[in-house]
Amino acid sequence: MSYLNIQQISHYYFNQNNYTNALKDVSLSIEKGKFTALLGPSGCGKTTLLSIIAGILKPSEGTVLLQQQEINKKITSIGYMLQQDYLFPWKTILQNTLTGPKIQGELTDKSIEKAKELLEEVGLGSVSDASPNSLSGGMRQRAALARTLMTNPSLLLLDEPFSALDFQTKLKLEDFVSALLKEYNKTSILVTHDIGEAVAMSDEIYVMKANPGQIHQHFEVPEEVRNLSPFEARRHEKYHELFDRIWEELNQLEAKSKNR
Ligand SMILES: Nc1ncnc2c1ncn2[C@@H]1O[C@H](COP(=O)(O)OP(=O)(O)OP(=O)(O)O)[C@@H](O)[C@H]1O
Repeated sequence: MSYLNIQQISHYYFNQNNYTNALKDVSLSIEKGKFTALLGPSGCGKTTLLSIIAGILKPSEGTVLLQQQEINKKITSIGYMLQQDYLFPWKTILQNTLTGPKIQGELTDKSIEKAKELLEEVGLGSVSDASPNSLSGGMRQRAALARTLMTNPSLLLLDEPFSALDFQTKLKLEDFVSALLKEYNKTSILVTHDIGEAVAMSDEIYVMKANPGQIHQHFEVPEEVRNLSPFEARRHEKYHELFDRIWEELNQLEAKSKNR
């Protein structure tokens, strides 16, 4: 059995007399330490699937097993990195990083030491007493990552964490996050619309299609690309080959949905 098993997930939203089949028979397995991207057009159910994996939303059908245990709201070993950093503006960067231990009543000298170490690691050691409002978007996202890693999550869910950043900051942060998650051997799922980001950062990619949301295709990223940093990967010939194949798939999906 894999580290994360998503088994036959279907989900329906009911609104008054309407219903939407947001996901239909979605099954996939993810191995420990892998970086997996979910890529697809708007409305294909990426966020719904991520919410189900997080245990925030109960699926209409199917199960999600993390380390062979069914996911539920009480599982605290899932970390998030979102488009918005949700840092508390009235707290310092160090205090923000300590949010998890504080909520869990575990604010000790040891946890403070660990938070300081993590802030050093994400390059924010010198601004640990600063307010989030005085930092750039990229720095704020690094602080959000330190806060997430502080809880030592078994699984990291990344919901378009780079999409609000300017292009240069986004490329730098992709490299940074990728190296850090490899170092910590984290299992991560990235939701994105960006083919380049998915190919450059991931070990494998699931392309989804909409109406209803389903897994359309699975791609393994070639080893030559996986062994490079995301920035370097973008220069590799095999990166461009895979980018073009996925681009074609998404265009065909779009054409089919328009002809319906
Ligand atoms: N709370 C809700 N109530 C009713 N329908 C919903 C709800 N949330 C999502 N949907 C519908 O379910 C489908 C999947 O939505 P979802 O947000 O999961 O897709 P997505 O791939 O994440 O889209 P995007 O890339 O635009 O964020 C869409 O048709 C959407 O309109």
